[in-house]
Amino acid sequence: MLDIESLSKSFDKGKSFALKNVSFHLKEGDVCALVGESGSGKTTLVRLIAGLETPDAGVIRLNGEVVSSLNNFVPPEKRKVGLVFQDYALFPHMTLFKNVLYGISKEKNKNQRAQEVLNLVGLGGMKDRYPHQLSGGQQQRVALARALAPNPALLILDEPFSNLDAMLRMQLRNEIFEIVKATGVTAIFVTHDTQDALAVADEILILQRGELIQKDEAANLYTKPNSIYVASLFGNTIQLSHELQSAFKCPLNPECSHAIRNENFAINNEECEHVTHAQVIKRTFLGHDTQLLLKLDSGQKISVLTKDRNVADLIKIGFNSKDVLEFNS
Ligand SMILES: Nc1ncnc2c1ncn2[C@@H]1O[C@H](COP(=O)(O)OP(=O)(O)OP(=O)(O)O)[C@@H](O)[C@H]1O
Repeated sequence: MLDIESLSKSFDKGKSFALKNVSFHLKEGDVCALVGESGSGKTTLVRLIAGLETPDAGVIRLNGEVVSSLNNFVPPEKRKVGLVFQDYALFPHMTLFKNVLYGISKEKNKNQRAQEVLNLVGLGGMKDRYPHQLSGGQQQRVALARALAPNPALLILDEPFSNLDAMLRMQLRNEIFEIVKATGVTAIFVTHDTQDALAVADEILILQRGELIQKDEAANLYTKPNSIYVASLFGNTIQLSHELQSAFKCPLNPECSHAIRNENFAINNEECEHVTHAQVIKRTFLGHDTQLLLKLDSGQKISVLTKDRNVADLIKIGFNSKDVLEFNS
């Protein structure tokens, strides 16, 4: 459905690359999330796919047709790519109905289609309202309806939840995910929030400094991250330096680097394979968890999370070999 081949983009004539040699494939109906820290190239990649930028190298194919390459460029309005941005981008002086109608004004059944997509996002009864009469979450659903109205081949949602508070965000991401899945449209969610990514995507693509460093199913990214960077995106992770390996009497392959997830440390569990004594030097209550800053017998400090609020000052802390993550770099 979407094929990206060796795509590169520089904004400074090749001195640095916003996107470097990125290749991947999405099948019809795939819902993927594009994750990476600020400046990693997420927006550049989706703008290239939508035709809002031209690449310096590489090819983009949509349903088999080359839409961007050094020799071909299909303009954005001919690509059948629907866009939803974080700031909704609705026309303030138009009703919801007219906002949705705008992108399909040349279609035969435009009124019926506009009503249909507004119904789909649960706002059919509010079609005569203006954007300022809606909440942020409702405005984002109108933006989604408008993007879906022309039946796009690909839907791109760029940080669609970032203007919303935490409760609304969770509710809206579930609603939007269900709408996207119900329509069967192939979709890319851009987000820097890994919780959003895990909640909405079948597959997650991780960008770092313009390079695609891992593409995998959400569960695999969590259990088999290919770098410490990816591991730490999906939860608190402690790097097992050589000093920590000696503290826990757990010598590991010196050619590789290693880490362990916070939740895989166990407190006062005699059955752990690698254990050391530690002193709790600070407790931070985080609601669901308590964060403990520990000073190990060997002198190093590590911080772990526990659900137990009554941990003594002197504890044993340990982990099992099976939970150690190993990376080739
Ligand atoms: N129009 C532009 N002109 C110059 N540099 C740009 C332009 N657009 C992006 N860049 C640069 O390209 C790199 C990637 O930016 P991009 O916006 O794609 O990252 P991002 O992952 O979407 O970041 P954020 O999460 O902050 O939006 C950054 O170094 C950015 O400064």
